[in-house]
Amino acid sequence: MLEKDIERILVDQDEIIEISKRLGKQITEDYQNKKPLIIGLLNGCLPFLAELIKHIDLYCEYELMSVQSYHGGTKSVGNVKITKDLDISVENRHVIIAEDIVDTGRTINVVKDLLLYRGAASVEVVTLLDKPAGRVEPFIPKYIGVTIPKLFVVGFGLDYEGFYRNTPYVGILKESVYNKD
Ligand SMILES: O=P(O)(O)OC[C@H]1O[C@H](OP(=O)(O)OP(=O)(O)O)[C@H](O)[C@@H]1O
Ligand SMILES: Nc1nc2[nH]cnc2c(=O)[nH]1
Repeated sequence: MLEKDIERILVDQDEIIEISKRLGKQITEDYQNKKPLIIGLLNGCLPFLAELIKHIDLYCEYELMSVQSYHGGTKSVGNVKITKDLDISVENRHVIIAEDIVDTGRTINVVKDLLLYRGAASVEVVTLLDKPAGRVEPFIPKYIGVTIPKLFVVGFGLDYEGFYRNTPYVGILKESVYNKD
């Protein structure tokens, strides 16, 4: 049903699983003898976080934070607000922030700075999608699933007006979807 609104699939379900395996293996190797704390940024991170952690073979924990950037429809336009904070301390923890997408870089910069300020021993970022052409602030995630062009994408956690987060792939919407009331 939802697929009728999709113009093109950019990353399909099998690719997402392969990406998650690769990133999970890399994280497992890089964090040997550490017990990283993975922090997922709601709401978009959930499908990716759920897939990724299956492939991390370490004593690790995960926690969730909710961060909202203000959007003008399909554009990220500004401020970042923490709408659900962590319940635990990050002091001396090796933190990995899990994101569905890094676009302007605003969200990730705010969260990374906050966690370092709170005393995290290290903070790295794993993102399913990286959109470097969207940056308004410099940021290079350590673990990147796929680099995508400057397009508004939906699916696998990413929404348009709250919908499409539940598709098992990442795609681009048909123009007609934006023209609906
Ligand atoms: O690099 P940026 O331009 O800051 O954009 C990236 C952020 O935008 C989206 O979150 P959003 O604020 O839309 O919240 P959501 O996860 O609930 O969809 C996405 O999940 C990232 O967290
Ligand atoms: N759904 C969605 N949210 C975003 N937030 C920042 N970039 C994007 C994007 O391309 N799609």
